[in-house]
Amino acid sequence: MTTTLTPDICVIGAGSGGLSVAAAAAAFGVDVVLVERGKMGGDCLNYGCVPSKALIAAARHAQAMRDGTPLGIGAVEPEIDFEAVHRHVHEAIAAIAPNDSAERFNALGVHVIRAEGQFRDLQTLVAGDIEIQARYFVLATGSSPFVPPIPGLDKSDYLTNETIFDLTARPEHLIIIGGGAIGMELAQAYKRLGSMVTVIEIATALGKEDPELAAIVLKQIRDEGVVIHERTEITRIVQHGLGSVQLSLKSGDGSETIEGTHLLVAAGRVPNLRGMGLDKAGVVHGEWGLQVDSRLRTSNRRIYAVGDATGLQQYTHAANYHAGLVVRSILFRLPARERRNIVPRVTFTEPELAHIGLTEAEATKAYKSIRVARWPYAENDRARTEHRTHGHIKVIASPRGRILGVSIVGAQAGELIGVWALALSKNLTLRDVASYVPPYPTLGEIGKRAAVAYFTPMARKPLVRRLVNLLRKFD
Ligand SMILES: Cc1cc2nc3c(=O)[nH]c(=O)nc-3n(C[C@H](O)[C@H](O)[C@H](O)COP(=O)(O)OP(=O)(O)OC[C@H]3O[C@@H](n4cnc5c(N)ncnc54)[C@H](O)[C@@H]3O)c2cc1C
Ligand SMILES: NC(=O)c1ccc[n+]([C@@H]2O[C@H](COP(=O)([O-])OP(=O)(O)OC[C@H]3O[C@@H](n4cnc5c(N)ncnc54)[C@H](O)[C@@H]3O)[C@@H](O)[C@H]2O)c1
Repeated sequence: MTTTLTPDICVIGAGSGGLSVAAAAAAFGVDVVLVERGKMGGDCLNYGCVPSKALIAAARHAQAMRDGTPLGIGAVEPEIDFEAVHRHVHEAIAAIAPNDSAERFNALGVHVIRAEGQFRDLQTLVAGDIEIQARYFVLATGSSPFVPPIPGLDKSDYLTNETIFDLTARPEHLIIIGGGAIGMELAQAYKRLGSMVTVIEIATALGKEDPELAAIVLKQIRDEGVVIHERTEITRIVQHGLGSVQLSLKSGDGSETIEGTHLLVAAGRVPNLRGMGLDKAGVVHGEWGLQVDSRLRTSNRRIYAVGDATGLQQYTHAANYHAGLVVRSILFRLPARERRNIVPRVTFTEPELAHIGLTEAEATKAYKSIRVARWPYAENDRARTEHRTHGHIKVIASPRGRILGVSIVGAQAGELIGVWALALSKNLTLRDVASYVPPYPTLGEIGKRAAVAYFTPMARKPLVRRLVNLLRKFD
């Protein structure tokens, strides 16, 4: 027998974006249904941020044992118990899982339905034997790994982010297709945990980042022993039984064949939109995302979209930000405008690479005149005390000090970008950053120093000097 529900809001997908919408709406007493076909918590908790950052933490610890010498601690080669590392990764997931569980959400007042959702018409979603006719729907269905059409790949035993964290034994030689965020984070982590790692990138590794800063990360990862082939096409893949895979490569340098034990596909993401009946719901979409307006409404004004499904910025904090905008729009009818320049991104390699706003290349295209200020970690006292002097901050600003973009490569870059995210979201200027007081000695001082460096040339201007000279006379 079919049951029909008529909530105010029906959210499809219980990942970062969907959970945020459901929790916020329920907190305001709104009737919410949440439909999830897989694991509660979505990609971030189960196959993304959480397992990758737990693995990276183990790998960082292993590397610290090899790298203690400059601090007076003898270097040792760590003994890596891969099964225990696997346990640590899954314990991290298990520790966070209760926050995202159906029990918790039911207790918050959200009606959780564990089934796949599919639109039947403009206002009805079917999930198992339940029909949902909501006033508003929110598509929060996330994304899946993009599997490139490489001959032989479909016949090989490849891993993706959905399966790699299940390995209980160390891969002997891991070959990674794609040198983006997933590829480079995991390449460094597996190398540090004792695997041989080769990355094959068809274009440029970390190609979305400022090349000046990306080069610093790539050099470090290469120095640690990861082999990275850039501008290289994979022409064929052949699986030779279990644990042996062969890739034929073609690049400007010619052709070669490489062999590994495991293959990871990390070649980008495709939004989960297929099979959802979006045409029946009047939602205009393509393979790479949905058409949404600035308040994240699709072409059906009763259906919103958040997170990876939009094909916009694919980060957990972006999904949470989208959720806030949608709740504001649906519950309070307040104007909401998605602003991409206030969403930071961080690649959690070592050194970390963090960015917000425009890169130098993007700013040069968009503005007539820009100025760039840099400050190196090597000039920071805390970095010196810890031998973490590798890297710098780069601030892109307008001639009047409007902040257009910031990139940081170095220790704790992901933490340091926070203050810039606040500055951009509140339209603060470099003058504001130059005048705040960071505690000493902290890595955070590099941000203020970069802002001060931006104004330093002004102190040398004859007009400014003449003014200072004039004011001295009034003492
Ligand atoms: C390896 C890796 C590392 C990452 N690291 C980071 C990081 O460090 N920081 C960061 O910010 N981001 C990171 N990300 C990205 C982050 O995981 C995603 O941006 C985030 O999970 C997107 O949230 P979402 O709610 O849009 O989708 P998801 O979290 O994927 O949730 C979507 C949910 O919808 C469900 N669903 C799909 N279709 C249907 C349907 N028809 N019916 C019912 N349910 C459905 C799915 O089962 C899923 O649970 C990482 C991603 C990966 C793969
Ligand atoms: N720290 C983080 O916040 C974090 C970490 C991991 C993932 N993510 C999110 O997940 C998304 C997906 O990550 P990703 O690394 O899969 O995607 P990506 O888009 O960052 O990188 C994919 C790379 O694969 C390359 N590629 C595509 N086809 C290829 C082929 N046939 N052969 C070789 N290389 C090929 C692309 O040129 C690109 O460099 C990221 O863009 C990001 O939004 C975020």
